[in-house]
Amino acid sequence: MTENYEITKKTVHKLLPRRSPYIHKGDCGRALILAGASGMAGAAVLAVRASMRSGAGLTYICTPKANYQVLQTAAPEAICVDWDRVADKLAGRGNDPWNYDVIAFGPGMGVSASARRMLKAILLSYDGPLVIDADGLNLLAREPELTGFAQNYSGELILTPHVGEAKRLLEDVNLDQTTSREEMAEALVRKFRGIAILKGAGTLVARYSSALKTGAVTAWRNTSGNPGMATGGAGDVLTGVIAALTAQGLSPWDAARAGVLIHGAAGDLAADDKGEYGLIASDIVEELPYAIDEIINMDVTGDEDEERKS
Ligand SMILES: NC(=O)C1=CN([C@@H]2O[C@H](COP(=O)(O)OP(=O)(O)OC[C@H]3O[C@@H](n4cnc5c(N)ncnc54)[C@H](OP(=O)(O)O)[C@@H]3O)[C@@H](O)[C@H]2O)[C@@H](O)CC1
Ligand SMILES: Nc1ncnc2c1ncn2[C@@H]1O[C@H](COP(=O)(O)OP(=O)(O)O)[C@@H](O)[C@H]1O
Repeated sequence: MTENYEITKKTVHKLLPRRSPYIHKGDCGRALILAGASGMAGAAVLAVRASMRSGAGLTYICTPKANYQVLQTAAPEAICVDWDRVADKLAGRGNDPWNYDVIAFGPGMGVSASARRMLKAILLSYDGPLVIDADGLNLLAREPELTGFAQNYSGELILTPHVGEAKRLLEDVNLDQTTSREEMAEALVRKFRGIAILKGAGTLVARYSSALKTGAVTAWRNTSGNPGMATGGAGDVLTGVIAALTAQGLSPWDAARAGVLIHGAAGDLAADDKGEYGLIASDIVEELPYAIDEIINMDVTGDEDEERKS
């Protein structure tokens, strides 16, 4: 049975940490994003810029060398790392001094043999919070071996499918036209045993209610966002937001709920400015700082606690 709650700005106001005056970039976390196969450098740019605009202290991007020039022009604050270095780090070799607080895999990665090898190495060797989006989800859907590794992942898994990706991930589960989004989110949690973010209008964030990962599933419905966000790359932005919040010390569950609300709130600010037709994913990135600022500084004195929906 699924319990339902709503994610509001007030929920997120309570979750976001306030910064100490003495904080430094190392305290704000290191997010590693793997994104952007050939022709998809844009997906990497969007995820990386979203991570930086959501407060990650350092954002690293692992992407083909052919993308470096684009990345270092569009996101000069990000650090490009090559896969060999990351692989050595995961294997406990090499001289990479950075400890990544979170890894996000997938935007524009493609489903090539090398993308598959990378995801396999991460699932088998990393044990921190792992966000899997886009082509990472497509790889899980088409490779039973990777699904098995994901089901047994030793860290916390955050999957971020839209309905199309969710259907691919749940091909072995009986879905039909009457299957609700709640049922789909619940099926994802039961299959992968992690956090499932089922995107779309009223994004659902779901996980098992108890740490034992049995019994009831809890689902929280996002209250922000608008149809203007139905535009290519908007999901890549969400991946960067969630990675940044996790890197900054929110638990994956809190980062998932806060991330979808902030992402939608930034989309709402972008729609206020540009309308829903001409809104593009980069506009959402640009509004992230304002959305976060508004939520941190909102006045919640005297508000009733209205999170529980049913
Ligand atoms: N600038 C860049 O580099 C960008 C790179 N990007 C990257 O490209 C990669 C592949 O992205 P993609 O859009 O080709 O694949 P995907 O989203 O699976 O759609 C395929 C089919 O799935 C369906 N479908 C989609 N959404 C659905 C929904 N909500 N609900 C239900 N069904 C839905 C729909 O099928 P239809 O309904 O049309 O039959 C659609 O035709 C990915 O890695 C991404 O990160 C993009 O982010 C753009 C910017
Ligand atoms: N009608 C809508 N209302 C609210 N949010 C939406 C709507 N359509 C799309 N979104 C949001 O925009 C994002 C789209 O992500 P996704 O489908 O993965 O796009 P892409 O793969 O192009 O990056 C998701 O976060 C989704 O929740």
